[in-house]
This record gives sequence, C-alpha cells and structure tokens, in this order.
Amino acid sequence: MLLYGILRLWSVLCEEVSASILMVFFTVLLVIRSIQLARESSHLPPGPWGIPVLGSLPFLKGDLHLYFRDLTHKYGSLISTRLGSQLIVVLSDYKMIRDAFRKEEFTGRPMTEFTNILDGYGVINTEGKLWKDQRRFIHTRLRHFGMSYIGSRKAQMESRIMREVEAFLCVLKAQKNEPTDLNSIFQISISNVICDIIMSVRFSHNDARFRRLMDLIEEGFKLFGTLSPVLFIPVLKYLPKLKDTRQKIIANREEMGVFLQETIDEHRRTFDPSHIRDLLDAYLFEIHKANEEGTGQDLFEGKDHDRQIQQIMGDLFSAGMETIKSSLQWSVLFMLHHPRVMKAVQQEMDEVIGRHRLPRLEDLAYLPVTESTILEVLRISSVVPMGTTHAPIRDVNFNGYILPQHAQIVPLLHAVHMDPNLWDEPEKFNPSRFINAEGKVVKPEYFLPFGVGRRMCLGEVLARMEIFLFFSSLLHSFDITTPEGETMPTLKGTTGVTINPKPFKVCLKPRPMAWDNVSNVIRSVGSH
Ligand code: HEM
Repeated sequence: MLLYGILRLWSVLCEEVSASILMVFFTVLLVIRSIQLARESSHLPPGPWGIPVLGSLPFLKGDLHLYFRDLTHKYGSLISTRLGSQLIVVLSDYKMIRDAFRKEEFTGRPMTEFTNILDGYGVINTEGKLWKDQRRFIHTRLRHFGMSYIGSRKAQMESRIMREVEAFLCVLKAQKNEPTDLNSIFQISISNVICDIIMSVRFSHNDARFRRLMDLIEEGFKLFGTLSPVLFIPVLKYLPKLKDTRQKIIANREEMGVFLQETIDEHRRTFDPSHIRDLLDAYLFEIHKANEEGTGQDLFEGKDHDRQIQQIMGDLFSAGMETIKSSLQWSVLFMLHHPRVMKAVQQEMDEVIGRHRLPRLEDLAYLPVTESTILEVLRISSVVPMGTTHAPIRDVNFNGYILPQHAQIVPLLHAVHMDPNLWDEPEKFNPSRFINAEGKVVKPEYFLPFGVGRRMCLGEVLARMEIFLFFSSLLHSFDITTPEGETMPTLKGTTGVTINPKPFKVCLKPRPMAWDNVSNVIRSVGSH
C-alpha cells in the first residue's frame, strides 16, 4: 500500500515540483520504510534482508523451493525473507511444521491479488468459520461417498475408480506399443474420477467440451503465473500488460463458471432429496434444508450459494487432478529409470494377485514392494514442494519470534523429504527405505506429501486409492519402456504450483493376461 501511495504521489508531484526535491522526498520515504522494516525484522527469524522495495527478489535463481532450501542451509530451519512487499517465513523442519500447523493461529491464508480475485469463495483460499464449515462438510460427504479405508462404502469408491482404470487400460492397449505420451490420457482418467464424485459428470477421451475445460484450466494456471509478480509488488497491477492479464483471468473464470453453472442447473432440475448422487447434490440438499428452516440467507456466511458451489467444484477439481496426474507421471518415469524396481513390483503382483485379474484395494496390505514404491515416488517427487501457503490469523509468538498476521508461512515439504538427517541418501530412489526388518511398510512421521495439521490435504485417502489402483493396474498389465532410439527422459521437472515431469513418451507392451476377463473382474469389484 505504501509503495502504491508513493508511486501515485510521484506522478502527481512530477508535474508540480522539481526533480531534485522529489529525489530528497523519495529518499526520506525509503529511509523511513527501511527503519520500519528493520524494527519489524528484529523480531523475525533470521534470513536475507535483500534490498529496499524488492527484498530478495533480484537474487532469486531457478526454482523458488530450491532457493529456499539453499537459504535453510545458511540460516537454519526457520527463516524469514522479503520478496517485494511480502514477508515470507519458511519452515523446513517437520516438527516445526507440525507444531505450527496443528494450531488454530496458523489456519489463515494470505491476502493476495489471487485471493482478491477469488473473492473469499471456495475452501482452499478461505479461512475462519466459512473454511471450517466447508472443510467439515466436504470431508464428511466424501467419506460418505466411500473416501475411507474402512467401512462398506469403500467398495463404491473403488468401483468408481476402477471404471476409469478399465477405460484407461483399454486406451493404452489401443496404442499397440507405439510411442505414447501418457499425460493427456492420465488427465482425462483422473478428471473423470473427481468429476464423477463431485458432479456425476464423465467425459469420453477426445470430448470437445472436456478439451475446452482442460484448456481453460491450463490457461488459468498460466495467467495466474503471469500475474504472480503482483503477489510481491502489488502496485504492478496497474501496468497495462498485467491489468490485461487480470481481465483475462476474470474472463477465464467466467467461462468456467458458465460450464459449472450449467451442471448446477441440470442437477437442480433433476434433484431428488431422497437420492443424493454426488457432492453437488449434497450441497443442493444443504441449501434446500437451510431454506426450509429459514436460515438460507446465513448459509456460507451469506455468500452467493451458486458461486460458492462453483468455487468448491473448481477447488476440488484443480487440487485433485494435477497432483494425482503428476504423481502418476513421476511413477512411470521412475520405473523407466529403475526397471529392476518395476520388475520387482510386477513379480510381487503376479505372486499375490495372479495373472487373471487386476489389483484391488484389499490387496494393498499384501503388496509391500508396490506400496513402498508408491511412497518413494511421493517422497522423492514432492509434487507440491511448498505445500500451500498459510498465514497467521493474528500476530503469533512462535519459537521466540513474532510472526505478524500479514506474513506468508511456507511449509517447505521438499526440504523435509530431502533432509539427509532424516533419510539415508535422500537423492537416491530407494523404495526399501519404507520397509522395516519384518518386511512391513512403515511411514515415518516426517513423510508429509499431503501436508500436516488442520489444513492438511482433504483428498489424501482418495489420492492414495487412485494412485495405487492406477499404478498397480498399469504395471500389472504392461511392460513399460522408452521408445527405441530415444534417450532416457530427464528426472528434472518443471515447477509451477506442482512439479511435473517434462513431456516424455513410453512404449507399453501388454503383459500376458486374460484381457477378456478384465471387465468381468472389474464388475465384480463393484458388486462387493
Ligand atoms: C498426490 C495427490 C495429492 C497431493 C500430493 C496433495 C497435497 C496437498 C497439500 C500438500 C496440501 C496443502 C496442505 C496445507 O495447506 O497445509 C493440500 C491441500 C488440499 N488438497 Fe490435496 N493433494 C493431493 C490430492 C488431492 C485430491 C485428490 C483432492 C480432492 C479431493 C485434494 C484436495 C485438497 C484440498 C481441498 C486442499 C486444501 C485444504 C484446506 O485448505 O483446508 N487433494 N493437498
């Protein structure tokens, strides 16, 4: 705000006052601001100060999570720094992250240009009572639809996922061992699982409406990326190019909104309170109930009902698609790099499951090699390397420092997963690190791909189910190799909100299996 004020003043004063007087004025303001920052910094964790106005921004090299990790080597596991006008506090010790994120005080989200655009709707970017109510509601409903490792409803969720696994395997078989990029095939399969659960929508591969939805999401991520300098120097939003980007984001969100609203309207037309089909219906039921009780106006803290449903659908879709797709892509890439591990997984499944059917959730307990391989992929790839940024809901005294309400708190999950004091040779892909002397799978408390604490991932159980069923079915059905004559694809990823492998192709050779039985087997999973 201060910076913005300075620049506005600058342009007005330029016309009235000589440049030298302005120079003095500007310098005085900078000095005052520097003193303010120095005073605040005396209560903050150690870290680089950077330069006035820009903070450490000019020194950023490469990926942000790697830059932060380098800083932790120099300053320790609790550091603070400034990126533009934003105060960033980075936690890289798992006990510290756990202690902080268990506390109510750390459940806020930072106020940024992105949150302004989202306008307080949804669940991921909300806080306070609305966030708590939404989180509880979604969690309960998803459990009801089978997002749980225990209980009879688990089979319902399993059969929803297996329907997509079956379609996925058929598409792969049709590639006839030709070089194939799995990215868009994973994309549609994973989207279908989440769309089915939240709004009973399923797309066929190559569906034009689905492609448009994917393009909108991809474009949205890119536009938010272009606008990201504004997160650090808010006054930049007045630059014409970034103003234009902001407008494009709004247009992008409106088009997404139209798609989601059509689905909401269609659900309203066919709504039957005695038959709740999906999460959208569960929301309509809540609205229906609140209206009957005369409390409809207060629902969602008085926010527009349809906009809230739209944003919830968008939140779950974006949180649940990219992360799983990326994890599965990493799992394939690591299998290419470690064919012996792939063979060991296949051999284990051949022995435990046999060649006549696909894996089921109930097999997981008997597949330690497969499970530990998945865990190692999640650890080493850390697809969400910096979790999701939190903010204190008030000034907080933490480990002897005062973290102000406006600070952005980054849990550096990547650093936890690469800490040589916790993991033996962390850079090495080694699934056996998750298997104890008795041959049982153990997950150490510092294994945190889904975060920890009050805001930890809402979709963890679903994610684990999906990753296991897709990964194990893929390896049970195909041998995966790099196309002949092509070099091994790199393990260096592309970093955005998630870290994704760079595009690569594979050849998939069907393994001997009673393919004709697959559909019958899948149907039998559904009828548990
Ligand atoms: C491999 C898959 C996934 C990974 C690695 C992952 C990881 C994470 C992480 C690290 C966070 C941040 C936690 C924090 O703020 O402290 C998060 C939040 C979240 N995840 Fe996931 N996630 C995955 C899949 C999913 C799925 C399938 C869903 C949807 C059903 C989902 C829904 C969410 C939501 C709604 C939040 C925000 C929770 C809140 O703000 O209270 N995630 N996830």
